[in-house]
Amino acid sequence: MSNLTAVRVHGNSKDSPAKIVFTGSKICGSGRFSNVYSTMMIVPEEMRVAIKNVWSTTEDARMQTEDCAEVQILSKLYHPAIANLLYYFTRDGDTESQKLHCLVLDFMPADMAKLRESGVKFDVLDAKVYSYQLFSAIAYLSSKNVVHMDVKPNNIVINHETGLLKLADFGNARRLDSEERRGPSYQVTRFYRPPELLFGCEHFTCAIDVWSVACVSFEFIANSTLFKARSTADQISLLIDVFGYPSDDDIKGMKIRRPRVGRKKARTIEKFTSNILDSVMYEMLNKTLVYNPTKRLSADEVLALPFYDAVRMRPPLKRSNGGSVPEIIVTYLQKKLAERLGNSREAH
Ligand SMILES: Nc1ncnc2c1ncn2[C@@H]1O[C@H](COP(=O)(O)OP(=O)(O)OP(=O)(O)O)[C@@H](O)[C@H]1O
Repeated sequence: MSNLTAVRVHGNSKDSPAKIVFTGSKICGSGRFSNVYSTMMIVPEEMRVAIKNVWSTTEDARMQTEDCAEVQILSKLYHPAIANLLYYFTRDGDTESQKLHCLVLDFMPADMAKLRESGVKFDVLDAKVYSYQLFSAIAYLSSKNVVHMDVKPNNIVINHETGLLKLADFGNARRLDSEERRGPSYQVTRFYRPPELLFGCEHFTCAIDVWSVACVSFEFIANSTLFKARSTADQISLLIDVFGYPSDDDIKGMKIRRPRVGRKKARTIEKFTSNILDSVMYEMLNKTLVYNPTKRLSADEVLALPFYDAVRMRPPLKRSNGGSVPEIIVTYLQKKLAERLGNSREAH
């Protein structure tokens, strides 16, 4: 049993650090600078949580946990489709100078990559339910001017029994102070990296997450990776093969120099994927997988597409495991509707 002192996030800002007690812990994932454990928190509240232990590097050995970029970003966010930060605390690491920054997060039993590796195949309804939650997570992020920058199957945690999903790993996330911001263009794991970043754009917007979520949505539907190339150059060739050479308008919208690659006629996403999907799915992909970020649908607009009609059905449809489409989605829709009605009332 571990007995520590932690800061509660989203509580009263004057809350002083409180006693936090966990019992039993099992590693459930790891990254370059972290280990993630599943554990039972018993004080101050009883719930299963994930603890992400991020070890400090020599350069940031003196940094306080509250100043870590991931803690800074997550403490201002709260959404049902996000692995929310609940508490944080600091622990000693293996060496005297090393510290562990510990993030207590909402827990989910598996990530999408592990589910796929274990042989789980998502049916069309589940694919829509998961894709919907991902788009609602990034719609929320964009309303907060935050871009996740690394949407990929390992960073999507799921409870496949309930059909609930949460976007995790905000280690690369950024706040866009003005509408756009300079940054290195090699961010976002290659298969899910949008064209503007592949072509070297340094002024990106929240539209980059839309591209990544569209790629992951295809993966939920088709159970295979959409754009899978071995290098950045191959990834670019693949996109040119599917979408053709970008037009002058696209180049302007992506804020890039004219790419020095061979010109090709677009093969179309339908031909590239051997026409395996139905028309509403292609409509979603064709409106999100667009070179020009200013012409890509926003996450909020994607949520209104007919592709998600099945997710909006009342009473909620039954999933193949006998459970219903999660109520949380319906709640989110009602909230959105109330917001829209509120806005239109203000406008009149
Ligand atoms: N909230 C959570 N609930 C359950 N499992 C989680 C949770 N957060 C992370 N994991 C698991 O831990 C793994 C690593 O977590 P995360 O991606 O946050 O670490 P990271 O150090 O930032 O990784 P990377 O070096 O790949 O960026 C995830 O792939 C996932 O399997």
